[in-house]
Order: sequence, then structure tokens, then C-alpha cells
Amino acid sequence: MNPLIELRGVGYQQGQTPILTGVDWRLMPGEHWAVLGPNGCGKTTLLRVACGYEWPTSGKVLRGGQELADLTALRSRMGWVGVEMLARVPPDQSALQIAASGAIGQIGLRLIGQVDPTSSHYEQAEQVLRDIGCGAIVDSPWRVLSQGERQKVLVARARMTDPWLLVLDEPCAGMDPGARERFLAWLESQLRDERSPSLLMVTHHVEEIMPGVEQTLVMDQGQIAAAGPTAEVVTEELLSRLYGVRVEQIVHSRGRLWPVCSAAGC
Ligand SMILES: Nc1ncnc2c1ncn2[C@@H]1O[C@H](COP(=O)(O)OP(=O)(O)OP(=O)(O)O)[C@@H](O)[C@H]1O
Repeated sequence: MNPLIELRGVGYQQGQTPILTGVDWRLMPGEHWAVLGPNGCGKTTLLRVACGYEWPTSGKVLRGGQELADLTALRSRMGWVGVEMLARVPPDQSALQIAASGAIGQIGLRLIGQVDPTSSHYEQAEQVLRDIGCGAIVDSPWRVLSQGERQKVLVARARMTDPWLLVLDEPCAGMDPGARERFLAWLESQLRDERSPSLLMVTHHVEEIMPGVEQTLVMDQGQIAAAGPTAEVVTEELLSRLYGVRVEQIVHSRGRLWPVCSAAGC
């Protein structure tokens, strides 16, 4: 079985500045990964290179075992939900319209006739929204949706092209603790659905790594600091070093990891 994504010795520079260096990593079909690391360590750049939005300046990126090629077709197999998208959604459009816009590669609809989604796109969008538990908000405009509902609608939008991989870049940013827990419980239930694509989720918070996300990639200064099963990779020593705080203990509870920092450190 070929990896969905394989990075071999990947480097990425902006001008003379190295942003990624010597990254070797693979994501196999059916795996779900979290990506951790301090601000500016290269997490988003890594995802952009992996998904074909940026070309590496050295090394190779293979998708499905091949060094592609047709990036348009490829991008439709990589559903992307990032914080930067939130501000680009037209506030008066409904969850249904926003989800349907994924079929035509837009974020929300421009409604200019010739490139609008078809009636079958709308039917599909409604089905996807219902499948992920958002049947009640199909007609609700974006502006009234909660943070959690907005993330789910963008997930529905990303799933319109039946992707192999769903990338969530800091999906819980801006959620209060209740909204975050409800969203994470929903995400966990999605991972249990065998139709769910592989998940690659960036987070700053270890406790957001749900039990179904069994693998974690840790980035530090453009390099991989650790990668593998979450409970093995995420240690007190590693977190203390990465974030410059003293992590005294990681409490394991219901399959999740909760770091306890010293008062001075936090
Ligand atoms: N287009 C660009 N031009 C110049 N520098 C860039 C560019 N894109 C990213 N960088 C730099 O690369 C580094 C990594 O950025 P990246 O957004 O990948 O980090 P990150 O780990 O996702 O950060 P955060 O957790 O804050 O979102 C940062 O220092 C950033 O300033």
C-alpha cells in the first residue's frame, strides 16, 4: 500500500530563509495525525507543501506513491479547512450554499451564473451536511452560526470532492471550552465513520488530540522533532523543550493527554 503522502528530504526556503529542512514523513491510508509545534515552526508550510499549494525547494513529495503532476485533480482530494478561510465566507450565504461551493472550488458562492453549483451539487451538499449531523442548520446563514457549526460547515464543504485527506488547521481556535469539547466529540465520532477521510490536524493544545488521532508529528524550527504514536511521542520533556515551560506531568484521561505546567512556566 502506498502512503497517501510521503515527504522525502523535503526542504522549503523563502529567499535565503529556510522554513523546512530535511523533512521525512509519511501518512498511510486510514491514519489520522495531529501536528504540534510552537508558533512559526513551519506547521502550516508543511501542510501546504504536502497538499501541493507550495513546491518544495529540495526533496520530493509523493502522493499515492507518485510525484505529481496534475495539482488541480490532486487538490480536490485534499480537503482543507484553515482559520484564514473564515473571513472569506460571505456572511449571508447559507450552510447549504457554502457546502455546495466546495464542489466548484470556491469558498462561498459568487452567484454569477455560469459557474454556480448544479442542482445535484446542492443535493449532495445537503446529504453531506446531514451525514455529519448538520441537518438542522442547512438553511442557516453563516453569520448566525457558532464557531463549532462554522467549522463543521467548512468540513462539509471540504468533503464535497470526496477527499482522501482532510486537513484541519487549528480548528478549535476561538472556541470556548464547551464549544471546543462538543466540536472534538463530534470530530471523534466522524473518525469512527469508515467513510471518513484521513485527518491531519494542526493544534497548539495537546488535549485536543482525540483518541482516534493515534499519530502525532511534532515540528520544531522547520524540522521534525518527533513522529509516531501520540502517547509515545508527546512527553513532558519534549513539551517543556518545545514551549519553554516546565511541564511537570502529562495526565492521561479517557485516551487524551493533559499537560500540567508549573505555575512559573504557565
Ligand atoms: N510566504 C512567506 N514569506 C516569508 N516567510 C514566510 C512565508 N510563509 C511562512 N513564512 C515564515 O515561515 C515560518 C513558518 O511559518 P508557518 O506559518 O508555517 O508556521 P506555523 O508553525 O504554522 O505557525 P503558527 O503556529 O503561528 O501558525 C514563520 O517564521 C513564517 O514567518
